[in-house]
Amino acid sequence: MDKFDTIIIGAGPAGLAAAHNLKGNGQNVAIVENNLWGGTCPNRGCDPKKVLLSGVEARDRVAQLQGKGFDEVPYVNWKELETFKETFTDPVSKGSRDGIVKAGIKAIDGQPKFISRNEIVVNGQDHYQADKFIIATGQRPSYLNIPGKEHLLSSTDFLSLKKMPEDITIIGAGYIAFELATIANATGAKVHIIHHNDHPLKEFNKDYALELVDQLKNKGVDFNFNVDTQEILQQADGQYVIKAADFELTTDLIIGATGRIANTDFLDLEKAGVKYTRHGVKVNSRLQSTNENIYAIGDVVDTNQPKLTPVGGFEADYVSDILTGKTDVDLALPLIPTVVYGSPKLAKVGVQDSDNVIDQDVTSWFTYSHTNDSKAKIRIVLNEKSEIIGATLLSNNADSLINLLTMAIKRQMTHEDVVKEIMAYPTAASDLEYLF
Ligand SMILES: Cc1cc2nc3c(=O)[nH]c(=O)nc-3n(C[C@H](O)[C@H](O)[C@H](O)COP(=O)(O)OP(=O)(O)OC[C@H]3O[C@@H](n4cnc5c(N)ncnc54)[C@H](O)[C@@H]3O)c2cc1C
Ligand SMILES: NC(=O)c1ccc[n+]([C@@H]2O[C@H](COP(=O)([O-])OP(=O)(O)OC[C@H]3O[C@@H](n4cnc5c(N)ncnc54)[C@H](O)[C@@H]3O)[C@@H](O)[C@H]2O)c1
Repeated sequence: MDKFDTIIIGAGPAGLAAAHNLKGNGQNVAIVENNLWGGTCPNRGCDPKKVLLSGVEARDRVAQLQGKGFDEVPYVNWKELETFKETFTDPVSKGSRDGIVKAGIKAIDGQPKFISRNEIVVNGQDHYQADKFIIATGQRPSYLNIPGKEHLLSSTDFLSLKKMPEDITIIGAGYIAFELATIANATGAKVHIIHHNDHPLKEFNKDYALELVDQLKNKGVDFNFNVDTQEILQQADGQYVIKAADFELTTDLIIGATGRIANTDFLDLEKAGVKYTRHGVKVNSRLQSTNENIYAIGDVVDTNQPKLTPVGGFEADYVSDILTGKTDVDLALPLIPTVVYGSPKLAKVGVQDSDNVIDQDVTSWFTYSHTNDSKAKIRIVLNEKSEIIGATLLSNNADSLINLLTMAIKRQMTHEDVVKEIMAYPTAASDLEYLF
């Protein structure tokens, strides 16, 4: 039987980062993966979505300038865009696994199960022991438990659609719903969103979330709030009927985007003394599970932190430092900016409310008017010392500006500090000094 210092289960961004870190610090490391190496983000998450969105952004940019130098709104060729996307996704799994092998880390393919507190068996036959384990198995889509749930497709299915249907419905109104709706809408589909309450993107400022709803409505997306889906039926012609109280909708394809569930099952964690819920592995402030030799990182951890790629990477670095004796303090995550990659984009970071808030519609400012953007809004939250402590942004460049504001918050910058900086002009960053 092979024995290792550390075995990592799950080769997504979090697991791979931990494996490379630990190996780089002289450990004897193995990593087990039961599906595509590289995990959700580069295979069926952030990266393929961003490639598809690049087509949307290009199209929208031209659409905004119709009659201002451009005559026609370009048609997005879904098949070609998908093929372009595959040039990014296809090499990921082999490339990630090859990188592991090249680094001298043992790559194990298959389904691991714990058989004791320090031993796993993979595919029911190969036994491996380790002093420490790191669980990094991520999450998968969770589906509504309703009659007809077998007709629901996931974000993974959407990102690989061979053909964009004429009419598509997304159930849910979180990150995934808005991003996929933006892509489908720009590629010519009639898009419906069905949401069980009237608060989409609930972690965001409600006015800003509803402004994004209005922007998508203006582009033709149909929002149905306070509709609690009860049943899905398939008709003889192949179309689906979505049913709720006093509600019925016929559509070509349905995506379930009502959240994700942790991949804690299939591992026989009970045999290792690791407690978990449907939200993930229970951990202490050092990401240690109820078995002190087993840690958990990334999306599979049961915490309230946003489940995002850079968070998993940060946790991988932290646990690697713990396991190599470089730190023994509790995990302290820095500020975490998040972005909904819509058109426009919605971003937030830090504290969302105080007595001192600047909230401006900046659509008419040069930065946004020279590209004829449909809406741009900035909301900056300040503390009693006028230091920036949070922000919400809605604009086409919200993703870049939110990172700059994250640095400003970290440096406890005030308006006066911002004015003292020279930023490249004219940009969203150089606008900041005029905001206060
Ligand atoms: C559509 C979509 C878009 C997203 N967009 C963004 C974005 O723009 N920005 C962002 O920061 N985040 C985004 N995310 C979230 C991001 O993908 C995750 O936060 C990130 O991938 C988490 O990394 P991880 O390593 O914890 O888990 P994962 O990437 O999920 O990797 C876990 C790995 O473990 C493997 N595994 C699971 N069970 C087992 C098992 N029993 N045995 C062995 N291996 C197993 C899986 O196959 C997988 O390879 C998006 C997610 C989705 C679904
Ligand atoms: N840009 C990004 O960073 C990005 C993009 C996509 C996904 N992600 C990650 O993936 C996670 C999962 O995304 P998600 O959109 O599936 O989850 P989410 O938690 O963001 O949204 C789920 C939505 O489904 C709704 N919902 C729940 N039950 C419902 C029902 N019965 N009917 C209708 N709606 C219902 C919820 O109210 C919520 O709005 C995110 O939380 C995030 O961590 C991040």
